[in-house]
Amino acid sequence: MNTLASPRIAFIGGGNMAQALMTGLQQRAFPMQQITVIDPDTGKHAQLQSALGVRTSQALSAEVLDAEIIVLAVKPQQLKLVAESLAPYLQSQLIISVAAGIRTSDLSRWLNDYKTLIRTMPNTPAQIQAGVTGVFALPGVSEVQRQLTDHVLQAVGDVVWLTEETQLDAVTAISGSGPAYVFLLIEALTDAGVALGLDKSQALQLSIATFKGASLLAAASSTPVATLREQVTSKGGTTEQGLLSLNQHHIHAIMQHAAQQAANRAKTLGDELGGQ
Ligand SMILES: NC(=O)C1=CN([C@@H]2O[C@H](COP(=O)(O)OP(=O)(O)OC[C@H]3O[C@@H](n4cnc5c(N)ncnc54)[C@H](O)[C@@H]3O)[C@@H](O)[C@H]2O)C=CC1
Ligand SMILES: O=C(O)[C@@H]1CCC=N1
Repeated sequence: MNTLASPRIAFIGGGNMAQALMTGLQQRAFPMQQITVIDPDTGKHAQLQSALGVRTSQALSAEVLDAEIIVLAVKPQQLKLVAESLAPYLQSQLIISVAAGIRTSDLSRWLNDYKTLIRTMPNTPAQIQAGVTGVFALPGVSEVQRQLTDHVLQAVGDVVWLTEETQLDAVTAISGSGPAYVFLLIEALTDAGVALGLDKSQALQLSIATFKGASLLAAASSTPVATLREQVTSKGGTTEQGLLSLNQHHIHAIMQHAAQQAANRAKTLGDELGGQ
C-alpha cells in the first residue's frame, strides 16, 4: 500500500468535522478501511461503519493508533484529556489537530512534549470536496509528512499553508466559521423572498442557486469580485437600490465585527483552555 496515497488514519472524535473530512475522502475513493474512528459515543459506531466503511473503536489502544496520521477532532474543551491519554502511544505518528483556538505549544505539552504536530482549521464543505483548510506545521514535521498532509487535505478542497500560527485564529473566523455565516445569509435571503410573496421552497431554491452561481463565477473568473458586482449593478436599476440598503446598514462593518468576534473567541479559547 502506498502510504502517501492512502495512509492509515486514526480519527479521535467522530463528530461533525471528522465526518465531513471522511465523507470527502470517501467520495475521492480513499480506501476507507484504512481509517479508524475512536469515539466513546458507541451510538455513532454503526452509522460510521455502514455509511463510511471505517473501523470504529470505543477507546485508545496501540492497535488503533498504529497509523501514519492521528487526527484530533474532539471539542477544544476535551483536547487536554484526550492528548494526555494519547501521549503514551506516540512513536512517530503525525498528529493533526482540527481544534479551534488550541495552540501547538499547549497541545505539545499535553502530549508530553511531542513535536510531530500540525494544527489545522478545516471547514464542513470538505464533505463535498469544496472545503478549505488553513495549516500550520511545527518545525519537527518532516517534508514527507507535510506532503502527506497536503495530499490528504487537497483531496477534500483547497489547502492554505501558514507561516504564523496566530493566522489560524483569523482562518477560523473567516473560513472555519464562515459556512455558518453563508447559511445564515441564505436563510435571510430566503425569508426576504417569502416576504415578497414567493413560496418558501422557491425562495430557498433561488437563494441557494444565487449563492452557488455567484461563488462559482467568482472562483472561475479572473475578473475582480468588485467588477463582477458592478456588472450586476445597472445605473438606475434594481441592484443599486439593494446595495444602497446593504451599505446604509454597514454590511462591511457587520462582517468585520462578526469575524473579529469569532477570532477573539478563538484566542480566548486558547488562553482559557491552554492555561490548564
Ligand atoms: N464543526 C465545524 O464546522 C468545525 C469544527 N472544528 C473543530 O473540530 C472539533 C470537533 O468539532 P465537531 O466535530 O463540530 O464536534 P462534535 O461534537 O460534532 O464531535 C466531537 C466528537 O468527539 C467525541 N468525543 C468526546 N470525547 C471524546 C474522547 N475522549 N475521545 C474520543 N472522542 C470523543 C464526541 O462523542 C463527538 O462525536 C472541534 O475542536 C472544533 O473546533 C474545526 C473546523 C470546523
Ligand atoms: O464554532 C466552532 O468553534 C468551530 C470552529 C470553526 C467552526 N466551528
